[in-house]
Amino acid sequence: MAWMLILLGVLVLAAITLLLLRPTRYSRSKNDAKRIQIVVLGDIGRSPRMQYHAMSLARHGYTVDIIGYKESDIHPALDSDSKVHIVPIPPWPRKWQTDDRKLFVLMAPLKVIWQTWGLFAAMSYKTSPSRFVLVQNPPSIPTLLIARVACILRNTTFCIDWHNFGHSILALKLGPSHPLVRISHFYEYFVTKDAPINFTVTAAMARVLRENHDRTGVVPLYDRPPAHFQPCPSATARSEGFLSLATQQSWPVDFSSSPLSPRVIVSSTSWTPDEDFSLLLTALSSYSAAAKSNSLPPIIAIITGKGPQKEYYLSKITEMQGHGKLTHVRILTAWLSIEDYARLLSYAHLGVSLHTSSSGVDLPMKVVDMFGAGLPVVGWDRFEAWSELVQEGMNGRGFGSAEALGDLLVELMGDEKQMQKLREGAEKETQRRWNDEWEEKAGKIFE
Ligand SMILES: Nc1nc2c(ncn2[C@@H]2O[C@H](COP(=O)(O)OP(=O)(O)O[C@H]3O[C@H](CO)[C@@H](O)[C@H](O)[C@@H]3O)[C@@H](O)[C@H]2O)c(=O)[nH]1
Repeated sequence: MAWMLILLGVLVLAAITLLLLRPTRYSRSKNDAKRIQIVVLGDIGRSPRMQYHAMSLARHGYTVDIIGYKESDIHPALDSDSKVHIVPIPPWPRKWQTDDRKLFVLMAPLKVIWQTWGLFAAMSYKTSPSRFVLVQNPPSIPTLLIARVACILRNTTFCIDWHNFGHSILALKLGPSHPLVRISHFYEYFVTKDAPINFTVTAAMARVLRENHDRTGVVPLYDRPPAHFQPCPSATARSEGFLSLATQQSWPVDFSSSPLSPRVIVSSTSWTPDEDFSLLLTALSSYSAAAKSNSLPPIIAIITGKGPQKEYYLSKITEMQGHGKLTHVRILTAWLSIEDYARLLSYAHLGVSLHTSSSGVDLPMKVVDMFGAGLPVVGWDRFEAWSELVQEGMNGRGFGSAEALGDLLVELMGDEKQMQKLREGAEKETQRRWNDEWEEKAGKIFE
């Protein structure tokens, strides 16, 4: 009898706690009507597409809460917009990060609990109720589940911005038939199955969701460059602009070994394992050898971005330099402000994309940035969606190996006419901007 009373007491206490902790709910009252949460379980400053969504939604009259990690600088237009609020998730404390495998096993579940609570608290308690939540996927775990639960509790419409598939990224690490990949595949589609609004970055991705997963409410919303990416009007302005940026950044850009003026190539990356930079390094080393004997211009290759594999590739570059493999090439790395990143793309001669696409149906956003700046590209083209972005020989060229990339560099750096044609093609891409695409595809949904 006594134990039944205790159990009843515990249940009543739990019910009261849950009731008291229940987050406020959205109702279509005047005040709640035009509010949205944008959620990314990553660095907001390095999530350009989610920032562009926020800008467009604010312009559309929404009050926007952006929930994510605040590590890099946010786009200045968002920082100064009173309708946009950054709601930071507390990062996993640096002092608890460890390389020790045993400690890691112990800390990993704690980290998931930390992340889960941080995200849930931001979505459910630190923000006012909103009509919509727009969640970036991937990362899928635990983001999608937490967002789904928060949406149920707060009466919010669950919308997903599909950049890629989380399970396909996991498969790169573990292999496609690994049980965890299968679980993640099931989880990703199960948790999102009722989402009434799904944006995708390609038509091919939309087709996968519709045909393989019976989704309705799927809208391909292409990445398009926002207005701060602009082409530079002339070759002289490009070369002067680059020299001034190089001076500002203290980049060593003089080449005493060659009488020809260098060509600038740019690649941007998050330094993740799906981009194999050894392809570019091998290609640059064969270019260096070819440039010596064929009097081709030297190359300054600037790789921008932050991410986990940067140190690994930096040591590879130093090693190659030590072996004299890069005499006609200089490789520099940088993390630039948003304005300087856009400037660099507008001054360069050629952009390089090494994005391999884990799902085959996502696209490299860096190519969109490059086109916004009127910069032609060469890119890894062995995946289905590539042709949704780049027209072969019109605004870019594709390759499928380090040798092919090396040959392409030799061909293009020695062919002004072809480079001019590709630049004209890339400049055409500057005409349709993010806001045009967003207004047409998303504007009517977020009325
Ligand atoms: N400010 C600044 N931003 C930089 C810099 N370097 C790179 N970036 C940012 O980092 C991005 C490149 O990062 P990636 O992670 O390599 O992106 P991605 O492969 O081009 O595309 C991602 O987004 C797509 C959809 O939007 C996805 O489809 C794709 O899978 C991937 O997640 C650039 O587009 C740019 O916004 C820099 O120096 N400064």
